[in-house]
Amino acid sequence: MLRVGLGVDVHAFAPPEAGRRLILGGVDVPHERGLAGHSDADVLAHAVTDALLGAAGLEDIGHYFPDTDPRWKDADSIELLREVRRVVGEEWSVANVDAVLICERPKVRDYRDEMRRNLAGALGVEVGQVSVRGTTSERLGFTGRGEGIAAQAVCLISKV
Ligand SMILES: Nc1ccn([C@@H]2O[C@H](COP(=O)(O)O)[C@@H](O)[C@H]2O)c(=O)n1
Ligand SMILES: C[C@@]1(CO)OP(=O)(O)OP(=O)(O)OC[C@H]1O
Repeated sequence: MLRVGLGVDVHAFAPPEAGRRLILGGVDVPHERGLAGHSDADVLAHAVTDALLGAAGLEDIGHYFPDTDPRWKDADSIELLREVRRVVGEEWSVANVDAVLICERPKVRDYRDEMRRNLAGALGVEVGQVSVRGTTSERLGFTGRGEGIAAQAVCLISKV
């Protein structure tokens, strides 16, 4: 049996004085502002996590890691993805993940391969099974105005 899941996440940029780092797919991307969030605000890891949970027909990321729980304050979202992969169980294998980051800046192309490695490591799959790319929204909307970053991901799983 095959199942597909879709994950979508959005995080606003924090003001520069907040001193947040910009973490995308587990990569510390050099940028003047990081994203606001209870965790490390890794919008890409969150979208992939929800895509996997959706594919497995489980609850959403906020169910497993509530943003009211101090345990997840500044949490490493790649580790949360690793935990969700464990929850999904070995009866499912991950066929592939495809994910998109939507922002004008930073350009993510130089960091894509490291993001893919981090996501693949957490999922226990080969790097070739994970794709990541960036796109702008042609300066339209909140991403176009540089107010935040959006991410979307799909994940295909199959019953072992
Ligand atoms: N945050 C981003 C946005 C874009 N890219 C790269 O630029 C290409 C063109 O983007 P358009 O939105 O103008 O189509 C895109 O295909 C990416 O290679 C990026 O790396 N990071
Ligand atoms: C992982 C969590 C934990 O608080 O991260 P947040 O930074 O709150 O990010 P969000 O995508 O709003 O919700 C997911 C949360 O479960």
